[in-house]
Amino acid sequence: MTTPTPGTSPGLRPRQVLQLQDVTKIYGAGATSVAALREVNLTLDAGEFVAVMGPSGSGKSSLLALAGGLDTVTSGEIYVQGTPLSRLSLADRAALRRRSVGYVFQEYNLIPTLTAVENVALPLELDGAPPATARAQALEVLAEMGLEELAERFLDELSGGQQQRVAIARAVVGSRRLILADEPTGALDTVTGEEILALLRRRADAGAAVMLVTHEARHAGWADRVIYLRDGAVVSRSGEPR
Ligand SMILES: Nc1ncnc2c1ncn2[C@@H]1O[C@H](COP(=O)(O)OP(=O)(O)OP(=O)(O)O)[C@@H](O)[C@H]1O
Repeated sequence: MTTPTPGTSPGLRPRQVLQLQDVTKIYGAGATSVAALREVNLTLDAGEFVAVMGPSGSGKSSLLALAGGLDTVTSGEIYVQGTPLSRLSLADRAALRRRSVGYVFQEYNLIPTLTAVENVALPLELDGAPPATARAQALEVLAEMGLEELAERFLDELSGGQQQRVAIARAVVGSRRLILADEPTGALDTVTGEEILALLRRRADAGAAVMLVTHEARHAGWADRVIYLRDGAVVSRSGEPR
């Protein structure tokens, strides 16, 4: 048995990308406070695709926001690739997010004044990659998404489904190991929605850890495991143990 490196997850397995340890999130204080998550424990390995389901208000979006370092826990700890998020400065947390975490939101959050390839290359450039390298990597992932031909188009020249694929390309570009998707199929039609899920599945098969929030059982069918939340607690898990 090896001794864990100080500051890393105590039970870190080599393939472990995400670990939530007794995570509680309380919004507000006093009589109006809301417990969005209650002592949630969860691990996600490289190559795994987990779906998170549960009624409205059960804490799904909070779980994703915390896992992606967009918000901080009230108690407990979150480890991304062994790094405890609570011990990082704001700047280090932002850097870890850029390098390791791809986040697909319900709104695409793309920049309309940039082309598809510029949107996808942007996070790499923000992280200091030379523009030519960032562009080459962006083109590579756009090709993987079947969007090669549309790389030089501006966002408003693309359909909703194409824009969402660009958003996913931006989320997975570079060497990000954790992909977090919050209802990524939103208002897309069924066929386009299935394409998005197939893309996420392929990223998991290629070694990323993928966590998908969805209301649709059909979408959860693409996942290796399903976690159900109710009132901020994990009430059931399927597909375990691994
Ligand atoms: N910023 C916030 N301030 C206060 N309460 C919040 C905040 N964000 C979420 N909540 C509350 O936390 C609980 C969990 O919300 P969350 O958005 O995580 O649920 P959800 O399962 O994603 O819901 P939905 O499916 O409707 O998106 C809810 O009671 C919600 O009202």
